[in-house]
Amino acid sequence: MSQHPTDPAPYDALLLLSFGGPEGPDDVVPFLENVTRGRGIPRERLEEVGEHYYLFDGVSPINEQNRRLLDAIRTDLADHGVDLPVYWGNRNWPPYVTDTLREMTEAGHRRVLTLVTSAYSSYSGCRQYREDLAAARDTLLAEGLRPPRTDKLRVYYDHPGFLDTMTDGVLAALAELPEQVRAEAHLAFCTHSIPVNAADTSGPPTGHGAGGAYVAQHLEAARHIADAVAAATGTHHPWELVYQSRSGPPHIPWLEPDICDHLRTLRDKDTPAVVMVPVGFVSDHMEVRYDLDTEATAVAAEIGLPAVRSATVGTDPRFVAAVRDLVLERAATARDEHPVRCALGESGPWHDVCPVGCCPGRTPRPAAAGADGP
Ligand SMILES: CC1=C(CCC(=O)O)c2cc3nc(cc4[nH]c(cc5[nH]c(cc1n2)c(C)c5CCC(=O)O)c(CCC(=O)O)c4C)C(CCC(=O)O)=C3C
Ligand SMILES: [Fe+2]
Repeated sequence: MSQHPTDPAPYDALLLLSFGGPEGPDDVVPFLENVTRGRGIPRERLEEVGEHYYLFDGVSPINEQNRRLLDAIRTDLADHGVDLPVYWGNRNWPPYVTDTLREMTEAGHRRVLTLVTSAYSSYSGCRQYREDLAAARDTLLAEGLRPPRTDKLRVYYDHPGFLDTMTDGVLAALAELPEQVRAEAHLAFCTHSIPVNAADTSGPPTGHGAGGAYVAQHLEAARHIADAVAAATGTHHPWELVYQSRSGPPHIPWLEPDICDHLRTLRDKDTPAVVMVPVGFVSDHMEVRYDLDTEATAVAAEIGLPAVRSATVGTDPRFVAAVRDLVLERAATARDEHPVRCALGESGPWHDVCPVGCCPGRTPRPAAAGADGP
């Protein structure tokens, strides 16, 4: 897919930066404490989420997914003659990003490109990772080390390697539905709910407004996939963007409708079947395996609505090739070469460097890889 030269310079390493998850029952409480420190999550919500993890013996699927992605990216880069070591670090569980960045510093890396496991603009999916990078750099500086510069790849929800892979997943899911309900099946595009205020301020300050970049990007991805499905099947399936995994205190509004309420609404409208499309996520981690495959699937069964869940991109070779394309594109841009920047949908490729005020958090904190940070 990549038209770019295979030279990753000026970058000398790639960092896969993710959320992290527990590896066993004893890890669950400390993991949840890491995630929610200072974030005002009610105790009942934490106990409930803990139970989701215990259903899976305390093991989140996310770390294994990231190990596989790491392997797949390494193999793909090597197979295409791209000489770039790949590292992995997390926000909330080992390998912690600070330890990984220390290892990268000690290995002599000076300019690192970062791939985060979120495809969209939001505080949780973009700026918070940039804050993690800044905090890691500050820790290393305080240790007397000289950490590398850390840049971040642009949000990639509109890259063809992401959207085409999602589209094929929806086509495969539709094929799993009984033939008599397939043509009228509804597509429920699912993503993580976030506070309405965080959505409204997501993306660059100039684009803030109802739903912000977060909702706009998801709608664009969903519309593109729905259109591509229609082009492939000749059937225009009705669709909607819905939300899941709501957290936080009940008096603070979060994006709605929730997928479980949405399923009931579909049932009331005599919709014959639904495909849940996890467009907001890049792998089958807990929000997909529990919130969709367990909870929402149980609701669908209870109300007698045939439901299937389509695939996430995971380690699909087209997604892994998209990562290579994004890396080589960004390297070429850093060399002032004006490369082709692949993007489907209406907004075109997003910024490489987050502008000042992009996806603000509740408390201002230093963030790397933006116009306002190292
Ligand atoms: C936008 C978004 C993504 C998608 C982008 C991305 O992928 O980064 C995401 C991903 C994830 N969220 C995850 C887990 C959790 N998220 C929580 C809490 C929260 N998420 C939020 C947002 C997001 N979260 C928000 C606004 C909160 C409220 C607290 C706060 O403002 O920070 C909590 C606390 C308990 C709860 O309240 O649910 C947990 C345990 C896991 C790991 C899954 C696994 O273990 O496999 C993953 C990939
Ligand atoms: Fe989350």
